[in-house]
Amino acid sequence: MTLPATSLPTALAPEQPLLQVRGLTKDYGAGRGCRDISFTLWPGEILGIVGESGAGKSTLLDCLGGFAVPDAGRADYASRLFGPVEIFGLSEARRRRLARSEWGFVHQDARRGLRMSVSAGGNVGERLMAEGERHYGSLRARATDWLQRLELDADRIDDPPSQFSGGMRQRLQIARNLVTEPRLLLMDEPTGGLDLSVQARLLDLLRGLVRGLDLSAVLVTHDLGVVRLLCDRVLVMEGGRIVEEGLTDQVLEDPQHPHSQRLVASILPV
Ligand SMILES: Nc1ncnc2c1ncn2[C@@H]1O[C@H](COP(=O)(O)OP(=O)(O)OP(=O)(O)O)[C@@H](O)[C@H]1O
Repeated sequence: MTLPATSLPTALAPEQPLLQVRGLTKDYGAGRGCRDISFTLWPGEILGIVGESGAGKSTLLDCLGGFAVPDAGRADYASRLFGPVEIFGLSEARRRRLARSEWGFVHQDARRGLRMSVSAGGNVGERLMAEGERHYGSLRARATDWLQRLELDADRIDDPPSQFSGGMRQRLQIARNLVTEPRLLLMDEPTGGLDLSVQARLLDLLRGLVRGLDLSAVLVTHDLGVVRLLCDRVLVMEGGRIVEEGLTDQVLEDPQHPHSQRLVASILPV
């Protein structure tokens, strides 16, 4: 049953978690996947997940995004539409509804998050249409607005993303995700594979947008520079488990676990 709009809770109190993950495990055998992951995400917070290749970062994010089914654990989410829900136990219909309205998922490879043969405007407008918007003028105006917010030329609104550069595709994927003003954004290496100058501009844009929209995000990356720029808190993973967690400055300045120390020493200049 869908709650009537008037009874929908709109904002969360800052002390009320947006997402609480407990004991999340995805076992691919031979020690691969992720194990016993627990963390809390607070409203307005950007949480970074870092670790070397194979640490289990994407597995964790894929479970939260509905791309992989966990073997154990739960994730309690404070939904705007449905109130408190446990996301792994949701019906497919409710999960889809949340995925296109309250959640966003930004893939490293923008082609996974876009429809490559549909126009840029169509890619952005699609989520609005799925939410019931039918007015062509309004769809086009909102798509134009979001293209511009992501510094994409509004004149390219009718071009398909197959004609865009990598950086433009990534910005389009972000526009598509943000147009419904989601509450929770999951991002897997959003700047991976882009030129350094393109990365820097995209990170600046992302920082402004995430803060401006007051959404919460879980961001997977192996790049501690990205974490330093964007994340309030960070979890360090090794071998599928969390080995350290703390405020970003704390973990980057004074890492406690040997794995975090190696990671920081290998990436950041002293
Ligand atoms: N679908 C799958 N089937 C089998 N094993 C998998 C699958 N997906 C991931 N794994 C394994 O689980 C482990 C964690 O992989 P995952 O992709 O989550 O790591 P990661 O930290 O995101 O690494 P990277 O930074 O390289 O993407 C790896 O050993 C990987 O080979």
